Amino acid sequence: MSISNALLSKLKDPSLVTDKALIGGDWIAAGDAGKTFEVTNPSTGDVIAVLPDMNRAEASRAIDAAHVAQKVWARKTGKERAAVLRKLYDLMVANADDLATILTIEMGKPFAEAKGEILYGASYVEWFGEEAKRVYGDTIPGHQPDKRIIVIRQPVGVVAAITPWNFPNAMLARKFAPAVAAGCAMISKPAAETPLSALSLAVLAERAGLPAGVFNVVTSKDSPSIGKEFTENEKVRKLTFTGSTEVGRILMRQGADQIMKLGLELGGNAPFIVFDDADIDAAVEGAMISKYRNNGQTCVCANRLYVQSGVYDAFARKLAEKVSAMKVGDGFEAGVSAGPLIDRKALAKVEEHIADAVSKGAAVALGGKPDARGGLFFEPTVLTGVTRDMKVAREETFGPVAPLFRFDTEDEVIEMANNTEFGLASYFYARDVSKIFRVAEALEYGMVGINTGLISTEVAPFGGIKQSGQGREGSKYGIDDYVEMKYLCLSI
Ligand SMILES: NC(=O)C1=CN([C@@H]2O[C@H](COP(=O)(O)OP(=O)(O)OC[C@H]3O[C@@H](n4cnc5c(N)ncnc54)[C@H](OP(=O)(O)O)[C@@H]3O)[C@@H](O)[C@H]2O)C=CC1
Ligand SMILES: O=C(O)CCCC(=O)O
Repeated sequence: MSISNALLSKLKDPSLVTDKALIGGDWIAAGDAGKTFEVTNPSTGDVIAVLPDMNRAEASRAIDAAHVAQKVWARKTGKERAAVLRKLYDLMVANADDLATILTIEMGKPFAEAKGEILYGASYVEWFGEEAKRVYGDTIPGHQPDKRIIVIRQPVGVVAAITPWNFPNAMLARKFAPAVAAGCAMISKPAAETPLSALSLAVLAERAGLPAGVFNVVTSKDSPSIGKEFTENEKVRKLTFTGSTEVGRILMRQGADQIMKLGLELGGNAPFIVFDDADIDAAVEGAMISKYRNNGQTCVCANRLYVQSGVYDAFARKLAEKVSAMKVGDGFEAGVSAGPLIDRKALAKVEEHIADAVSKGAAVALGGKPDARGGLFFEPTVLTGVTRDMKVAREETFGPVAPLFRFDTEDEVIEMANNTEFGLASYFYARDVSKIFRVAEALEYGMVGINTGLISTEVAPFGGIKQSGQGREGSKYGIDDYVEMKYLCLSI
């Protein structure tokens, strides 16, 4: 068994799931050393697949394949590249149920949410397919009478991608799509917890007509070795990574010797602020989405909820009421809104943050402990009376815990919200227009949701400042990360 029947039997098209890695158009069943690793369903602990555990030499071969393929791919017109991406988009939409099934079984999120992720990932493929035709240059008036200056934008070349387990389709799709649209080739290493979604994307890309070697997927449990090859191999011109700030820092150091171009989407510690003049019901709705999406395991999830004194008690009561209606369970069960956490370490971190807050005076308004069904399930939690000396104020919990801080003034809450090394997403609810502009401009974050808890879309630039990373994904700016600017100075 290398793909379980439990998974195969759920798929309309079982050939979408594979236990082979992809290098240079070859589907590879076994790594050089013959080593393998298991992928498990976090809801049940059952093994769902066994995959080749590849090493550094295999990553190097994938880079060689991408290097050869990229030269040819870059010579295609934007329109030709766009056609392949459009086909892939159509295939992703047509197979969304199967892709979502694969995602739910390896990652745990509820099926409806997984399907939302597939369509979200597909939207980047559609968007950047369209952008492939618009990688415009520029002309600049010459600085001397005989000079003509032209700016062209060319693909950076071979791009390496390392992606996390929390959005195993969308995080890869939004790196793959702009890279391929720009004329780059990609080698990717998905998280060992969730490699099947990446491989399914590769299956569909092949069906869409993407030439061999333009997209390669290396499966491995030894991410440090693969990361070293990705950052030290001189054929790799850019590394794009989504994951923790800690690993982002390691990759940045490793890439320093060859001045590697880096796209980094790292950790967040998102503040979610509710002012006295906010529409409280709307703020509760926004908090539900922002906090409990993907069971709190999203880098843009609200991590600290600041509520002004005048509405604190009402907000806490209404939020706890809504949260108490959430259904925890296996992502395939009807009506489930929170799946399991990804692993024991994640569950331990959630428990640690709650214990720390309670030991320093916070109260558990709801939840606060592992769910009765056991395993990796945890009760959606609301904490009140949270203060800045608690771990939840500084560290990303990455779990279903809403810690409610009380504040009195605008200046005070801005200071608390910005008092972190992170700067990815932030949210606030208010009605006063002047305050809306003041607060939006004062928040030191790459993204600000105003009277909304959901900011993610392919049409907007996703990314952070400070130690939350660099570069932007999505939007008209997203392609910039995958092209180099070259200026031609012509004497006539
Ligand atoms: N910004 C975001 O979207 C995410 C943030 N996080 C944050 O990070 C915390 C830890 O989660 P975790 O999954 O461990 O995140 P990591 O940063 O460890 O993992 C993200 C990706 O990096 C890979 N990786 C890990 N170590 C290295 C390395 N030395 N060199 C190259 N690649 C590496 C992982 O592979 P493998 O898993 O195979 O080791 C995975 O593909 C979370 O609790 C959360 O706070 C986590 C995930 C996403
Ligand atoms: O990096 C993450 O945690 C995923 C972000 C999902 C999104 O685009 O909203």
